[in-house]
Amino acid sequence: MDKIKNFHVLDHPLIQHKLTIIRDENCGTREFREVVNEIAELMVYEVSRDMPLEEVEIKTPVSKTTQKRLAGKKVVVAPILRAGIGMVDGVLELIPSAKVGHIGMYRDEETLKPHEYFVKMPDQLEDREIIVVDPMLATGGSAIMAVDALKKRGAKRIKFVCLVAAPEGVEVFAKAHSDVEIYAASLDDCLNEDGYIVPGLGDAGDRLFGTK
Ligand SMILES: O=P(O)(O)OC[C@H]1O[C@H](OP(=O)(O)OP(=O)(O)O)[C@H](O)[C@@H]1O
Ligand SMILES: O=c1cc[nH]c(=O)[nH]1
Ligand SMILES: [Mg+2]
Repeated sequence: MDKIKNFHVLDHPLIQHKLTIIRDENCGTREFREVVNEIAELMVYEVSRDMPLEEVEIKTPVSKTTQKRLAGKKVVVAPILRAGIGMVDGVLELIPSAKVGHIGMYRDEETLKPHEYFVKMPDQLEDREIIVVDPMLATGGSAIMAVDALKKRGAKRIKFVCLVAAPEGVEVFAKAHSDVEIYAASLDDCLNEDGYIVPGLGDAGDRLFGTK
């Protein structure tokens, strides 16, 4: 895949190590949930590098001073249901004051086309930094539709964080929303004939919630 300006792979050794744990088909639901959140936490450390700060007056034991703190209430973490929910606690671990908005979407198993079934976001989206989370970026259809839904509601600053991305999905998503920075823990090989990422980690939603 040619270099895409708004696509970034976060391949810190800890992230690679943890991704290997959840890729293993023998990783059970409990460990899968735990490690998905741990990876999300490690990723958000990097993704929040340019998050907005605000000035605050405080007093140290020595003197008054003006210092900076994260404008945390401006941040929204927006999971794409269901699987995105698995990453929310990891993000909130580092940005506890972030708001949470939900985007309900499922992919038709036959056509692979996404369907929106629920959107509930905080108000004043135009002033907020939105981090959309979903472990899987496969054909890119769900990610594109999720960002469409956010922009329709006024969102201007959006980042997308996933664990595993397929080149096919990255290309169409990055082109459809060139203003959205996309972060993945891994760029995998391809999609198979059923639309699953190879080698991937299987169906993230089912593995998180034990539904298969
Ligand atoms: O890039 P795409 O081809 O659109 O596929 C990726 C989407 O598929 C999965 O969700 P799924 O539809 O399985 O819903 P679930 O999270 O409820 O299991 C995954 O969590 C993404 O949202
Ligand atoms: O590999 C894939 C593709 C879409 N959704 C998943 O959960 N896994
Ligand atoms: Mg699923």
